[in-house]
Amino acid sequence: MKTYDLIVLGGGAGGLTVAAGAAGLGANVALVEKNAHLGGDCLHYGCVPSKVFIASAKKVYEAQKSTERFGLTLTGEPDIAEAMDRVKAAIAEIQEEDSDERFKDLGVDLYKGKGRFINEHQIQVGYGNVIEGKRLVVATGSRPSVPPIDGIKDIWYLTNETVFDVKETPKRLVVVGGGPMGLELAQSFARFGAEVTVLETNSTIFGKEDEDVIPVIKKSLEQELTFQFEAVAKKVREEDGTKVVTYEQHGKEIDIVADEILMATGRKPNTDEMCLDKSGVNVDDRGNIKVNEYLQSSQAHIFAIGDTNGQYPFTHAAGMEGKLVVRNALFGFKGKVSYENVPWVTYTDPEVFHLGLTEKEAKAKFGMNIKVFKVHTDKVDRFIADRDEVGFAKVVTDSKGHILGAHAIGTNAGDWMQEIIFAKAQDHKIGDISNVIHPYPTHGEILQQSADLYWREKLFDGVLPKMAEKYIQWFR
Ligand SMILES: Cc1cc2nc3c(=O)[nH]c(=O)nc-3n(C[C@H](O)[C@H](O)[C@H](O)COP(=O)(O)OP(=O)(O)OC[C@H]3O[C@@H](n4cnc5c(N)ncnc54)[C@H](O)[C@@H]3O)c2cc1C
Ligand SMILES: NC(=O)c1ccc[n+]([C@@H]2O[C@H](COP(=O)([O-])OP(=O)(O)OC[C@H]3O[C@@H](n4cnc5c(N)ncnc54)[C@H](O)[C@@H]3O)[C@@H](O)[C@H]2O)c1
Repeated sequence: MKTYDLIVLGGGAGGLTVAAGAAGLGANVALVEKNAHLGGDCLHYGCVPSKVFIASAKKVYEAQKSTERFGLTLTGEPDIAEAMDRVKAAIAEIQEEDSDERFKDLGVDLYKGKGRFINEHQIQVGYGNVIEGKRLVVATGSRPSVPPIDGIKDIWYLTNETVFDVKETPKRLVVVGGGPMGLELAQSFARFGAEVTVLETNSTIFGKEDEDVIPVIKKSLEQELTFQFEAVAKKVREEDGTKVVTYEQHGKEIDIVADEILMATGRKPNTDEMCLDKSGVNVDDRGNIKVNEYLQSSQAHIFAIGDTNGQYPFTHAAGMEGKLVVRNALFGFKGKVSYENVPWVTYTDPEVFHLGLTEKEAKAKFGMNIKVFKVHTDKVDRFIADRDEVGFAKVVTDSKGHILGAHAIGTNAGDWMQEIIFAKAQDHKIGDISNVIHPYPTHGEILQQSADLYWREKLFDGVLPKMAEKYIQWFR
């Protein structure tokens, strides 16, 4: 039996980071992946395909909008099959970075097949090889969680694993679930010409966002999508070649007819098909592997990262956890995980950016002793030039200007808010951004203006202006 310093289960965002990092440091590493290709959900069924589809849909939408604006005529229908071909091409291109050869060249032993625990140190791959690891990392990701809706097993429906194979735009699409996946895809389908209804159990979308963000994004998406809030999908059936979804809303059962249904109702961790019980690793009631601050499971030599531990279900969080686990597993360091500076972006149009505490959370934690600096895009020249005047950036700080959170909505907000992530992670105060020279005119100036508000407040309130006035009088 081959033995390894480290066995990594799952070759996705988290697992690949660990395998590459550990092999690069000279460890003897095995990587077990059940799929034919490395890359995981993010590359094959998640971030990459969704962002390529979003980009195509945005081009279609902008073409339509600009013809309206400039009095031109656009003919023809957008071809969703073309967009999906582009999705496949982008996956193939990015796949090269995650190729088997690259990992073999790094010295990683690759095993293709489903990994299962035989005991706390040994893994069987498929029904073949058994390998042993001194330490192990579970990075097996998650899969769609479809609620027990009546009739769902008897009909064909889309999930993130099949949606990028559609060849025609469904005329009527029902999206069950108004989370990031549901909304990003719903808007893109609408831009390809589908009539889209989103059913959402909660009373709002973007419930985790800052309270100022929610009405703006809601209003924006309502221009392209129909929402049914406090609506729970209960039953589905096929009727005369169409699909009917019955949802319950305010005590009533309502039918909606669709040509396709997209289930976007969240995820469940891939922890139930690897005989975890034989490893002694504990999971919570949702199947997430329970980890401590060092990302160790109930078995100290078995670590869990990415979607399997249920903390922050994002590619960049899996990557961050992967880097930490390389150090903790290989060198026995006790590096603690921190999610304080993990941002996320929802790639609707406009995009929504989130970092740290919302204003409400900051008030709950620090009382009224916080400050808010908010600048709307219609006050920043580059946004005006681009006619992107719906949106804002908002920075929440403590009384001394330390950044507690930052939130934004606007076209490409995920890009023009990057500077604040750096500033917060490096413990800079908001005022420091004011001293950075931002080329004119750029979208990033919105953060400089937010920082300028901080200085304006400092200069015009408090003791500083009085001292300055005295100094100027003396200097005269
Ligand atoms: C539609 C959609 C869009 C998304 N967009 C974004 C986005 O824009 N930005 C973002 O940050 N996040 C996004 N995410 C989330 C992101 O995809 C996940 O958080 C990320 O992939 C988690 O990484 P991971 O390493 O935990 O799992 P994965 O990347 O899924 O990797 C897990 C790997 O383990 C393998 N595996 C499973 N079981 C076994 C087993 N028993 N043995 C061996 N191998 C196994 C799987 O085949 C897979 O390759 C999106 C998700 C979806 C569904
Ligand atoms: N931009 C990004 O980073 C991005 C984009 C897409 C997905 N993701 C990740 O992918 C994962 C999946 O996203 P998601 O949007 O599916 O999950 P989610 O859990 O965020 O949202 C699911 C939504 O479905 C609703 N829902 C559940 N059952 C329902 C029912 N029967 N009827 C009506 N509504 C119902 C829930 O209330 C919830 O709002 C998440 O972990 C997310 O972080 C990230």
